[in-house]
Amino acid sequence: MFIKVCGLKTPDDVRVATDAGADAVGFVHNTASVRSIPLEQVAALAALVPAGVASVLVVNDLPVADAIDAARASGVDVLQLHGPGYGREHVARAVASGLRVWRATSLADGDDLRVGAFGEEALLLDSSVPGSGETWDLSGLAEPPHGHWLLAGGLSPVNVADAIRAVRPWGVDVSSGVEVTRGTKGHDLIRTFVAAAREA
Ligand SMILES: O=C(O)c1ccccc1N[C@@H]1O[C@H](COP(=O)(O)O)[C@@H](O)[C@H]1O
Repeated sequence: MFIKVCGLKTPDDVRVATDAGADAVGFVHNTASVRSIPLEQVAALAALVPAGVASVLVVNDLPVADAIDAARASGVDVLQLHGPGYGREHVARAVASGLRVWRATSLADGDDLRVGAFGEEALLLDSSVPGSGETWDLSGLAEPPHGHWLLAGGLSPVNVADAIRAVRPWGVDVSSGVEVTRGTKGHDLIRTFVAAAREA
């Protein structure tokens, strides 16, 4: 199981998540989110990520040219694109720039759920309000995608194992569910989440 912990803001967050065994860590930039951090901070944190763990820049409807520039400038491994503003041509443009790109969508968006449909490396299936901690009805997923897709949306140490068993994703992604207060990661929660996802 591939595990991503998102919305990290401090060097300790990065150390705890990677020591716990996360396969990817995410940094939110240029959104209204409480987790949004400046690009310089993303770059400093991305530099702390050990080899073998993917650093991911998460943006929400930032113009795609700016998103590409931000990913390059911060030195992350992956660009994660959220928001209805990113259609096929935007994703394709980011991919053509040479970046590794993950496309985020939700069932409510009615998008193509085939991994790689727009050229992306992985698909992230989230609730309709990213970063909200809201769960969504997994039974609405008539046929889970195939290949590299991550389940997100309201996952937590308590529900992640059941969610994995329900739809058998390639990976899981968490943010709100490992926070002690909104926007502040709980380090024991991160450890517990990673262990629960690994064991599922
Ligand atoms: O975390 C945010 O604040 C955020 C803001 C804008 C776009 C995406 C965001 N986070 C992504 O949301 C999902 C799941 O979050 P949660 O666990 O439900 O809080 C995850 O993919 C984050 O990468």
